[in-house]
Amino acid sequence: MEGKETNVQNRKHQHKQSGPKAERKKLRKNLGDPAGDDERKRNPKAFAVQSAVRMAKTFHRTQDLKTKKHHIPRVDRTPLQPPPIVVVVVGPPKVGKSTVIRCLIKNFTRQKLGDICGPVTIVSGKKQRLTFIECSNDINTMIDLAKVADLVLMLIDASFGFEMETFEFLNICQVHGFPRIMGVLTHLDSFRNNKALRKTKKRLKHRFWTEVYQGAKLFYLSGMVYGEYQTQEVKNLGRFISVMKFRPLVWQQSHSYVVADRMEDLTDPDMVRLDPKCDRTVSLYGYLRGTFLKKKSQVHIPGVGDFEVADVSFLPDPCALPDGQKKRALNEKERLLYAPMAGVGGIVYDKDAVYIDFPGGHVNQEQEEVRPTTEMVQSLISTHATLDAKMAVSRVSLFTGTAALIPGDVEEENNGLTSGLQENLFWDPKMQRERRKVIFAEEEEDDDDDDDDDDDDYSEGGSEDEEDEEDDDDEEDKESGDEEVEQELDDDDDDEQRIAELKKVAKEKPKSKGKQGMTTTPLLKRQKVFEERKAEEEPVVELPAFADSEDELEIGEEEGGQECGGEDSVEEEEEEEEEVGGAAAAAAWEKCDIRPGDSGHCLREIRSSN
Ligand SMILES: Nc1nc2c(ncn2[C@@H]2O[C@H](COP(=O)(O)OP(=O)(O)OP(=O)(O)O)[C@@H](O)[C@H]2O)c(=O)[nH]1
Repeated sequence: MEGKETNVQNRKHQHKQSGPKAERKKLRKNLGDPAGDDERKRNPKAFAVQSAVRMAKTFHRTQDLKTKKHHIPRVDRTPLQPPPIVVVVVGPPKVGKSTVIRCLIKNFTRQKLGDICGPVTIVSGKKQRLTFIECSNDINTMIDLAKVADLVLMLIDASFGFEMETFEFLNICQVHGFPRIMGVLTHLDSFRNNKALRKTKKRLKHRFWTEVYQGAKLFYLSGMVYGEYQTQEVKNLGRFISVMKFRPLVWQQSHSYVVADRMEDLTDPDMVRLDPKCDRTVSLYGYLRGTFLKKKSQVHIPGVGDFEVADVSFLPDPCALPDGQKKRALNEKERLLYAPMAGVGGIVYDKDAVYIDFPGGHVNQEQEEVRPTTEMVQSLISTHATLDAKMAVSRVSLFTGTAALIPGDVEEENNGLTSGLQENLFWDPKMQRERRKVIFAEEEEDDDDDDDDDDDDYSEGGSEDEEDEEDDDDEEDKESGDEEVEQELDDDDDDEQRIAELKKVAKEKPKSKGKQGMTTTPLLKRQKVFEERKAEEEPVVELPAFADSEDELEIGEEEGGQECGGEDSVEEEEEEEEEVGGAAAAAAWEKCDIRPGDSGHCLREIRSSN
C-alpha cells in the first residue's frame, strides 16, 4: 500500500501528445511563441499610453509613496537577544485597559491573570517578548511611561469620545520622540444602530489620524463575551503587535534605563525600626535597555531622586526566549509569563534567596478582629480611592440653592499641557466619576460633512447603506432631522423670516434647557445629548423651523455634489478597514509600513537629541 502511494507521488507529469491543445502547443513552438511571450506585441493597443497626463500622475504617485517610506538611516544598537518590547496601555479610567491586557496575555500565553499589578512580561514569539504596563490616570505615571514606551495602545471609549487623558499623554509623548501608537476603540457594543456606530467610528478615526498621523492604526473591539473581548479580535490585535517593527528612538538609545519589574528592600529591619527615615538599600530588578549601565554611575529614580548605583549584576533571565533555532510555533511550556508584582508564580529565585509569595488575605483577617483603637488605621489601609480621586468627585455649593462647583472648573484654566484643546466636564452616574470630554472646534463641521455623506448614500441607495438604513428606528430619523437643522444653520442667511424664528426660539430656550441640563443621562445617549447641549450654547443652532425649508434642501444637494470625491476616499478607507483582520493582512501591513508621521517623529527626535 505504501509502495503504491510513493509511486503515485513520484509519477512525472505526462505531456499531452495528441489532441487540440497539444497541436496548438506544437505550432507555437515552431513559430517561436509569438503570442505567449510578449502580450504587448500581440495587442499593442491595449498597452499603449492612453493619456500622457494620467501616466505622469501615476508615476508621481508611485514615487511619492516610495519616498514616504524612506527614513533617515539609523544604527540599531539593540542586542541580538533584545529586551522585551514595552507596550504601554493608556486610556481614561474604566475604558478597559486591564481587560485588554488580560485578554492579550491569555491570547499569547493561555494563562489567566487576575489583577494587573506592575509590568507583566510574556514570551510572545520565538524571538520576541512583550512587557505590558497599564498606565494609570496620573500625570507622573504618564511622563515616566512615555519615556520608555516602544508601543502605546491608546484605548478610547467610543461611546463617550475623546477624553482629556488621551491628549495629555500624546503631548507628553511628543517630548520624548513619538513611540509607535495604536488606537483601540472599546465600548462599541453600546451603539444600538449601525448608522450611529459607523458615523462614530469614522469621526473618531479621522480625529485620531489628525492627532497621531494619517493612516495610524485604529482597532475596533466590538464587544465583550463573558467579560472578555472577542477572541478573534484580540488575536488580530496580538498579531499586529507581534509583527510590528520598531524604529529605535534617539532618546531611548542614548540613555541606559531599566524598567524595574521587581523591588526588594534589603535594609536591616532593625535599622528601619530605630529610624524609619534611615537610608535604605534597595535592589531593583529589570531588563537593561538603551546603552550600558556601569557601577557607580548616577541614576534617576522617578519620584524618588538621584542616586549612585552601588552594584550591577547579571541574573538568569526570568522570562527567557526558547533555546536554539525553533522552526515551529512555541509550545505551552515556552509561553512564559513573568509578573512578580502581580504575584505570578509564587516562588521567585534570587541571587541569594528564594521568596515565596503568600496571599495577603489571612493577614487582613487577623487584623480585622483587633480592638477598636486600630479602626482608624484599618480604615486607612482599606481605603481604595486616593485623596485626589475623592477630591475630584467632590462638589461644593457656596450658597444654598446654587449650582455646585466642580474642582475641574477651577483647575481647567491652569492646565497648560493641552492648551489648544477645550474640555467639557461630565458627571458619569454609571461610573460615579467626572469625565473630561475633549471638544474640537472643527468637530461640528466634520459632523456636518458626515451627515452629508450619509444623506447622499441614502439618496443614491447604496446597497450597504440601504441595509443599514433598514435597521434604523424612528428615533434615529429624528436625530438625523436634528442634524440637518444644525447643517442648515451653519449657513449665514439674512432671511427676515429666520430672524423672526430665531427670536421665537430664544424665548422658548429656557424651557428646553431645563430639561436637557439633567446630569443623569443614560450612558448610550451621552454622545447625542452632548451634541444637543453644544447646540444649545449657540442660539442660532436651535432652529427647528427650517428643517424642511427648500433653501436647505438645495444646500444639501450642492454639498452632496461636492462631496463626491470624498465618498471615494471613504470607500477606500472602508476597504482598508476590511483588510484588517487576518494574519495575512497583518503581514501585508507590516510590509507596507507607510509612516508619513514618522518623518515628523524623526524631526522631533533629532530636535530632542540636539
Ligand atoms: N460593554 C462594554 N464594557 C466594557 C468594554 N470594555 C471594558 N468594559 C467594562 O468596563 C469595566 C472597566 O474595565 P477595566 O478593564 O477594569 O478598565 P480599566 O481601564 O482597567 O479601569 P481602571 O483600571 O479603573 O482605570 C469592566 O467592567 C469591563 O467589563 C466594552 O468594550 N464594552
